[in-house]
Amino acid sequence: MFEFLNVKYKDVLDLPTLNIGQEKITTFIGPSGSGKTTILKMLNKLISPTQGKIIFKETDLQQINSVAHRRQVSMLSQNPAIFAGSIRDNLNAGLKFQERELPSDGVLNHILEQVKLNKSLESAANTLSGGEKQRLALGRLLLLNSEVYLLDEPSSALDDETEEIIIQMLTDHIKREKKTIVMVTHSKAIAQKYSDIIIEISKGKMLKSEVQL
Ligand SMILES: Nc1ncnc2c1ncn2[C@@H]1O[C@H](COP(=O)(O)OP(=O)(O)OP(=O)(O)O)[C@@H](O)[C@H]1O
Repeated sequence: MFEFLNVKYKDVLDLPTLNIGQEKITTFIGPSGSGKTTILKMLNKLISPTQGKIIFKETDLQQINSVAHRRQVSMLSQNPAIFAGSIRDNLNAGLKFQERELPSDGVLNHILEQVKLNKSLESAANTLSGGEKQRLALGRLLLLNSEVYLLDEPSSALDDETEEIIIQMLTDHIKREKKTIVMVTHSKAIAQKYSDIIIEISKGKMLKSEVQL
């Protein structure tokens, strides 16, 4: 789905070849500062390679309009923005931005259940805990129903039990809906349990790529 051709980003990344498969869960692991987030940002067209190119479904990403691209490929950053206002406002924010129809409360409540957020749609979002905010942001992402989800440490603010539940829910959803996930995690256990492919990055280079059976 994504193909890297001699990609460099400043002196941060140097990836001669890298392929990310459609309908797969691809996970990047590696030490802090190794370039994992930079890869996700390139996939989301927030930044572009300083050398080489990235092909997305047979088209050079440079030729694709950024806004159109982000309708197909959405990203959950490490510290997602939660806006002042209600949980409903926050869930709808991404759809509003994309000028799409807003879902019914039934749909919104179903999403809250999926991300295990037991709150009313009217509750103020800024009083949520860090982990709750992360789950709210995940709900907002799922509502976008895009083809590819880029997840930067999606469970970093969650306790182990919630982490497991959320990742399980996400991976089930992705398999059922035939989506693609590209994820960054510090947890080798999570990577091994849920990924189809694990790519190890060190100092901006690919150390190894392992297919999980
Ligand atoms: N725009 C930029 N220009 C120059 N250097 C950058 C830029 N963005 C990031 N870097 C540097 O690139 C390196 C990789 O950053 P990146 O955020 O991709 O790491 P990471 O592997 O995601 O780390 P962590 O696990 O800590 O989130 C860091 O040393 C960072 O300071």
